[in-house]
Formats: sequence, structure tokens, C-alpha cells
Amino acid sequence: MSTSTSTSTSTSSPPSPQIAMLGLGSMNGAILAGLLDSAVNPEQVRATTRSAATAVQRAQQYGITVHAEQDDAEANRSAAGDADVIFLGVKPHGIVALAAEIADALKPGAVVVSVAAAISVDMIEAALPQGQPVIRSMPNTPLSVGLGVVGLVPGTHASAQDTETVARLLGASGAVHVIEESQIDALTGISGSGPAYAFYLAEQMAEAGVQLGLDRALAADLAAQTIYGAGKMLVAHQAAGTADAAGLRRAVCSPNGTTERAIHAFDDHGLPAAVQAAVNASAHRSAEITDELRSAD
Ligand SMILES: NC(=O)C1=CN([C@@H]2O[C@H](COP(=O)(O)OP(=O)(O)OC[C@H]3O[C@@H](n4cnc5c(N)ncnc54)[C@H](OP(=O)(O)O)[C@@H]3O)[C@@H](O)[C@H]2O)C=CC1
Ligand SMILES: O=C(O)[C@@H]1CCC=N1
Repeated sequence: MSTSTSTSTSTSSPPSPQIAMLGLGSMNGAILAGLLDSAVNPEQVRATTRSAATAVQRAQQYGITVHAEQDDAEANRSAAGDADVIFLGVKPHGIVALAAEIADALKPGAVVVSVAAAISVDMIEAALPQGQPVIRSMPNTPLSVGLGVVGLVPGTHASAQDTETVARLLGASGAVHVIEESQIDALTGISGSGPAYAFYLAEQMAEAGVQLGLDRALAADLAAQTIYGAGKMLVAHQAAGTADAAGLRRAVCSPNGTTERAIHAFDDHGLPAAVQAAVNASAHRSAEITDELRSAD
């Protein structure tokens, strides 16, 4: 599989691995929603949360079995021990401890996929049995609606087949890029954190509409549909090689028209620098958390 290219979905019959989702918050929940919308059956999935209240809520939401680690100290080990693919979906500072907790319960060859920012492959591998396949990922929440982006970094013991299995699972709900670990902080700055940038833009567009006298629901719908349509159009044109973002932007700007005035306002208020600073801030924070957690060991 080549570096930084979207995987195409293979035409051979999809695998039906048993899946464990350890932690079922925003990110693992989004992955699960995407999996359940594709070829994965609820019976294939066991999940855990920390608290019983979350477990009950998530079991109802997704129609799967969810156990709370707070109530059942064996919950993570039991779910992981049955699984072929295990998604570690807790906060970064909890990933290594979670990997250590499940280590001797894992089936040999089961693939451990971390979704955490900043936790390097070697940190996870060090907590697991020698030879256990690990894949570090950076997904994003639009996987929940089939429009996600995921970066995958295969670990030392992950085979091409392991990577293909995970790429196929996640590729049903988004674009998958197999990347080098040196690229993952930058990917985090663009696509991992990026949905929040789009949501923030939508918030501000809608707020401006309210300031101009629109009711909030109308302004919010106009902003959301515009970002959705523009994103879909951009993806289609980039895939076809017919236009890029700059070209599509220029096509909306009539000379001396409304959009040209708006883009000048963005430039006058420093939008290009602000966006680049934001992507850099996310990428650098990812690297910084890695350093913090390494030095805490
Ligand atoms: N949110 C995002 O957009 C993205 C997040 N990520 C990564 O995903 C990971 C999770 O983030 P996010 O989903 O936002 O966080 P959330 O707080 O939404 O979810 C964390 C989940 O982990 C559960 N949990 C905590 N400790 C344990 C434990 N010991 N055993 C089992 N479950 C446990 C929590 O249960 P409970 O609710 O009961 O406490 C909760 O379900 C992070 O590492 C983050 O870097 C990556 C890309 C994007
Ligand atoms: O904010 C975070 O740290 C996580 C990682 C990328 C998106 N959310």
C-alpha cells in the first residue's frame, strides 16, 4: 500500500472480524457509527466505557453490548480477548495503561488500533506482548456520517493484511491514507482537529447572519449547507482533477462583486495567517503531548 494515497475498497468479500471498542466517546463512537452503517453487524462489536451511565446510554444508542470498566474490572480484558481488531479510544494519557491492562488477554495476531493523538507506535508496542500488531491512527468524527478521513501508521509487527483489514473497516466510512509516523502530527492539524475548524466557521457565519437580522435556525442551516456543499464540490473536483480550492473560490468571485469584497475582508482580518497558525498549533500540541507523556514515564 503506497504512502499517502486513498485506499480503494477491494472487491473481494469483506472480512468479518470481531471488534472491541475500548472507550466509546466522541471518536470511537463516530468510528462505531460508521462501522454499523457499513458491513459490520452489532453482534460483531463489544464495547466498554469507564462509567455505567455512559455504558447504558451507548448500548441503547448503538444497539451493541457495552460494559463499564467501573463496574467490571475485567470489562476491557474480556472485550479485547474476544476481538480480532481492538480500537483503543480513551484519552491519550490513558492509552498505554489500557494497552498494558489488556496485554495478556489478547489473541495472538489481534490488531490493536489506537485512535489517540500523540501516542506513538513504540509507546503502545512497549505495553503489549512482543509481536502484537499495532496500528496508530488519526481519524476524525465525520466518519460517523461516512465522510471521514483517517491516517494509518502501521506498527513494527502489523502486516500488510492487518493494515488492509483496518483500512477496509474504516474505508467504508471515509478516506484512508497510510502514512509515515513523521506525518501524523501534521495530519492531526488538518484532518484530526479540522472538523472543529469547519464547525467554528459555521458558528461564525451563522452568528453574522443573526447580526444581519436572520433568525438563528435559518442562518445556521444556510451556513451548514454551504459548508457541506462546498466540501462535497471540492472533493469531487479534486478527485477528478478538474479544479482545486483556489480555482473554485475564484469562480465564486465576480469582479468587484460581493464575494471579492468578502475575501478581501478575510485577508484584511488575517484569515490565512490565522488558519495556518491554528493548523500549526494543533500539530505542535500533538508533538508536545508525546514529549510530555514520554518524560512522565
Ligand atoms: N474527539 C475527536 O474528534 C478525536 C479524538 N481523537 C482521540 O480519541 C481519543 C478519545 O477522545 P474522545 O472520544 O474525544 O474522548 P471522550 O472523552 O469523548 O471519550 C473517552 C471514552 O473513554 C472512556 N474511558 C475512559 N477510561 C476508560 C477505561 N479505563 N476503560 C474503558 N473506557 C474508558 C470514557 O468512558 P466514560 O464516558 O464512561 O468516562 C469515554 O467513553 C483520544 O485519545 C483523542 O486523542 C482522535 C481524533 C479525533
Ligand atoms: O483535540 C484533540 O486532542 C483530539 C485529537 C484530534 C481531535 N481531537
